[in-house]
Amino acid sequence: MSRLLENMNPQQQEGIRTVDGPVLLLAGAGSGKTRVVTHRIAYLIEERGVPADAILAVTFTNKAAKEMAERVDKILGHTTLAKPTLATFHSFCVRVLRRDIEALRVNGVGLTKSFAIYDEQDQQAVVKTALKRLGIDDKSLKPRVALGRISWAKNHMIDPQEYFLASANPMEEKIAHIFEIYRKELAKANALDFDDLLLETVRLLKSSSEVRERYNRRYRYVMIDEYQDTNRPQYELMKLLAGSEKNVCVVGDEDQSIYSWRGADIKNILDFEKDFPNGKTIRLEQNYRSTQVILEGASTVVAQNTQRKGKNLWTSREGGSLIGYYEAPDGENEALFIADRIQRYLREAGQQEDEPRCAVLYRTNSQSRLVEEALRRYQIQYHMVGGFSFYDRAEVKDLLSYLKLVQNPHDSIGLQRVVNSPTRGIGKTTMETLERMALSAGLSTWDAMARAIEDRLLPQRTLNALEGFRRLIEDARAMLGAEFAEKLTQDVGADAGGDVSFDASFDVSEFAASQDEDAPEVSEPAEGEGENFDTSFNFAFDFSPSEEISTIAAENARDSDQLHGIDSASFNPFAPVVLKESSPKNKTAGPSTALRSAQEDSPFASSGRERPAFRTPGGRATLPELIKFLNDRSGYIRALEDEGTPESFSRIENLKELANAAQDAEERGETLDEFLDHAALASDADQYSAEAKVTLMTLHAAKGLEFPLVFLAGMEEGLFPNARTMMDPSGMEEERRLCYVGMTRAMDTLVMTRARHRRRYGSDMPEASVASRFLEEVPSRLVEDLGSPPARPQFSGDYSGLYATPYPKANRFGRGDREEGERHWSYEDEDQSGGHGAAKPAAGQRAGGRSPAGGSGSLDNIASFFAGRGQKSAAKAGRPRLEIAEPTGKTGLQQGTRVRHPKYGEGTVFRREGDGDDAKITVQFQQHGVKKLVEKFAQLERL
Ligand SMILES: Nc1ncnc2c1ncn2[C@@H]1O[C@H](COP(=O)(O)OP(=O)(O)OP(=O)(O)O)[C@@H](O)[C@H]1O
Repeated sequence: MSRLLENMNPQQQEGIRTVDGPVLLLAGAGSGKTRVVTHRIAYLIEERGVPADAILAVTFTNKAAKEMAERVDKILGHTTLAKPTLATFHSFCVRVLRRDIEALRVNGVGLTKSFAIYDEQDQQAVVKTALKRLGIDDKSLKPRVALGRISWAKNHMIDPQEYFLASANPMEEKIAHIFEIYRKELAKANALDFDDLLLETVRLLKSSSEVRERYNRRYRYVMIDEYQDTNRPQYELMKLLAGSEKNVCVVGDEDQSIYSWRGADIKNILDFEKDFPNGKTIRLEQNYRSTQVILEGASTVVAQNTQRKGKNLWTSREGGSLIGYYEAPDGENEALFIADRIQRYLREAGQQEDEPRCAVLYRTNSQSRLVEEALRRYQIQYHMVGGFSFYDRAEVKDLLSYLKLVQNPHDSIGLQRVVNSPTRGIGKTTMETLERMALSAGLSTWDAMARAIEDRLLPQRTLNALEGFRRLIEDARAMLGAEFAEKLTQDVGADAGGDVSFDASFDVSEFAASQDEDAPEVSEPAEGEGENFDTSFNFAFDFSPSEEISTIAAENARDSDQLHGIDSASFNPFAPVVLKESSPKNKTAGPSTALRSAQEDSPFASSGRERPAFRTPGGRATLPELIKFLNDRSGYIRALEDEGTPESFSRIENLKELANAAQDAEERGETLDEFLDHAALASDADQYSAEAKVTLMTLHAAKGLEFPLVFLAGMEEGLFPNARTMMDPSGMEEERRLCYVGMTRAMDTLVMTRARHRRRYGSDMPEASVASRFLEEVPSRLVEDLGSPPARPQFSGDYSGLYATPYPKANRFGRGDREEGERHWSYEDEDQSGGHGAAKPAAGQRAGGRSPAGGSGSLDNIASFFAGRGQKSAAKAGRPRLEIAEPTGKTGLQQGTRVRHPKYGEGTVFRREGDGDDAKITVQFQQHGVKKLVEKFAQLERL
């Protein structure tokens, strides 16, 4: 038997060995599909002699692709030189299009290989332009909504015209118009959005048999992971890539299909047998990850769905600890409970010298805030996946926009973003004029700008500013081309009237004079320096072109290093550095200590030694050099330095980090295109780090991962399942699958939590919540209470209408009308028959499915079970209440304390009544007068 089949169960072996013809690997959660896919690739290479580069495996995230590549490499013992292609759909499509998109050009019209990739922000900017052009108020139609519809249409392969024909109301018609403008604008900008990457690849492979056949010849074995989450274009792509040999293996689990909102169609997996009548379906049903308790809990939940093929997942990990449940009075307490448990877990794992790993999973990103705060209070380090990514930061996006313009100057959105960032006197009016010109002449903004300059259509000051910007981009473009030397010589010739020995530095003074008032100041020569002290080229010598360039480059580099206080010894332009004095000081005080030391420290300055990292004279610039050039010549870093705030310094650090990323890319031999593609395709899920002990992420991001301990937080109706899906049965099924994905991430311990009251968007005060129906669907015998505090009695009193409903009228199932105090069952109640105290099983026994009064749910569920236990049993059994540190920042606000309320603003505490959870405080707000608040919920910040 092949070594690759060892330690595999018979189904896994079959999955690995069955390599010819279409195969569906229907793999339940934790059943080893990643293991099978990696071994299958190795099997093809080692046992079947298939060249590695004839294999294509498409995964869901870049991270998964990378990990798979590493695993395959490890299995094969790093013996193959050629590698299989392991990519996401999007990155694969980008590669295809960068190579072959021009095959779609007709009569010189169509996109070129240097197309830009538009992210969501860019897309929104285009939609806003379209709204403006159509005179639609962006309040009556939100750009995000329009974009959502456009994306929906694209994912269903509907074009603007079809959309228009199918539109049923004026709003849809408007969207069709927006869609058409959007499409044209992207075409003019030589840009594609994420959906286009797939669509254009499909179009390319369909329309060019030459290209398609080339890919079919190249990839003889194709594997598609997470097949349940493929959308229509991805499905078509799979079919096109499968070619006539159809050696295609799709891997997936219909119970983990969670991306319908991105157009994923669960039918793709459900209909596999119809699509490929000769295909073979192999089921992987042994789960190696979770304990029996967890697996059974999760399977019972997902069994409520109708849209599924059904699997009998089993595990040999019998028993296991019960699924924990904690019902917190509010979101803050829930978060503190989680932090408390994590602290305990980390401590215990430390004692046993285990490598602890746990995750807190939630439905939406915003839920992370409370958990983060709690973890900080407990001083527990955590890693958060999602949220604000590095590539979303304004300064990083700005610099990327500069780079995108270097790649493709027709990228109008990128141009608009940075044309006046930093301020260079190109105002809104100028841009509007250019936009109008571009629109009427059918030009990109870049071309409109060129025409305005050529025909001198704008005031001189503006033209100078535009010319400066254009030259910046052109010089940067030239740096990447072999014609760099040529361009410099030309420029020098042009600027200096053909006399290269003349100081032909880029004329900053003229440029500066042309600025609007808000334009940045340009550094004057530092006293005693005697030379231009700007970041422009400085040609003061008569050199042969190659020497000239290296000297220019070196001079330029040195000057700018000095200017930015960067120690250039190693000439890694963005290696971690300590920022020295800022430029304003340099300007007035002559060469500062920082400058002098930079000069003295620099081996280049002292020894005249060539800077090793700068390109061979006249050669192509490296990526970090390009970034450095743009940072300097654009004045971006200087503007941030001049700002001189901690925030601006942290932005500079981010720009350096981007240059570090560019350095890494350079070392991997990546081009500018590849570097930008990488930045564009980075996704939330890629941020996951297997080394982190505590990870916070959404349920969506957790797909494919596993952790010994998992918390599912916020198990409440409206939150999870999400309110948007309440009226939509298929949406509800998807939420349930998401719950299944979350539960099956747990290996040993699963804890589900909810808050009885939660603050919701748009309301000042926490609102009562209803337990998630998914809690009800977990058999109660599999659940144990982890010390949920009893529900608080209803309080009375006028708290200025701070609660819409002070305490819930509806019971926790959301279907009754009892007061909170009445709706709990006790153990005694459980043994009674009839009424709302219907018989309830003791923990560990299965009940016969009785319904609580006024409720439609089964009693055999967590929520009803703990509804009964919460108050009495905890008190009776003397269960210790969880010791959770009180949130310090929000207690003990005494008379006279200055506070800030998120809505009412600043004020002074006037009176405090009561203590603990029930403390009420009266605050005199500067703007809103006297308010009486429940301290615990008031979110008051001490000033
Ligand atoms: N034959 C096996 N013997 C022992 N352990 C196995 C075997 N197959 C898989 N495993 C282990 O089971 C766990 C789950 O495997 P894997 O991550 O490949 O599952 P998966 O099907 O991709 O899961 P999911 O779809 O839920 O993300 C891993 O820890 C893996 O090492």
